Amino acid sequence: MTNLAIRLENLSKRYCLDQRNPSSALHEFIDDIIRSPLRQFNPKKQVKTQNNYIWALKDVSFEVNQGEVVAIMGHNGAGKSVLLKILSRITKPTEGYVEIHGRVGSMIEAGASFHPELTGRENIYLNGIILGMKRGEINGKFDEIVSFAEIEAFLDTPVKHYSSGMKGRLGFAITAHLEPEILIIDEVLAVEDVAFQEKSFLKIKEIVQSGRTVLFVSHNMKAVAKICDRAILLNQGRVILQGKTDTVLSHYESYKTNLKNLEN
Ligand SMILES: Nc1ncnc2c1ncn2[C@@H]1O[C@H](COP(=O)(O)OP(=O)(O)OP(=O)(O)O)[C@@H](O)[C@H]1O
Repeated sequence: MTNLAIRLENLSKRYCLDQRNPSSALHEFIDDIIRSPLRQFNPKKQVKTQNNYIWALKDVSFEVNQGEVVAIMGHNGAGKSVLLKILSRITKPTEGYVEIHGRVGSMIEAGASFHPELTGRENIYLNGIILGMKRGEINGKFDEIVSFAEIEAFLDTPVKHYSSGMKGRLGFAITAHLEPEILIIDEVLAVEDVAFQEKSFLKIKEIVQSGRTVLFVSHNMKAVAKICDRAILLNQGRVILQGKTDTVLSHYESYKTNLKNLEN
């Protein structure tokens, strides 16, 4: 019996940048605006273009076993967020194969999975149901979610009136407590509030210790070293190294120094 959680084979994602081809540029734009309301497109991040296309990911292949905690690393624009979005089914790959065994919960875009007209309470149930949970299971976690998110007073207010911090806290609390089998975390989008960050990190550690599969994107090398068994390093959309966290981290440090030297 396999204990595979995720398998990617030659996964590629191409974005069209051609201003003279408004229909496909518009399609990508609408895709990102509707599905990823908080993403800000930064043209400076374009790393490799060919005929006005950019391959945000190119031929990415790797496997993650159940219970593994894997860091996805790489410089700005390496393709980390695009990879997490494909695994979270927010965007589709252009080419390649994705196999996922288990319910995926994503902490990649605060509030992306909320319905803005529904209240905090209703969104907790909505997200639980999307994750395949029964009402009774959600009831059992409900109070913990609300108190972790610190939104007691706003529980019956539509989420469209929440601040981005409140949405971030509630999104984290829901995904962390509703126990998806595979957890996808992009720490960059974590809530700015320092006290909440510390609380979230402790929760992430607890989740990791519970034996669930975690994909973790972070620029915080100490956090990566502390919680990840393995790391995958991306550069310009390609996997350039994968292996034990220590090995990849030391390679990444020297790679960053070389890059800085080139820039100076
Ligand atoms: N909707 C889009 N249209 C065009 N290009 C895009 C789009 N989304 C991402 N890209 C490009 O894909 C590449 C990978 O972007 P991605 O956001 O995955 O990088 P990242 O590794 O997460 O970077 P960071 O650490 O800065 O968040 C970048 O060059 C980016 O400009």
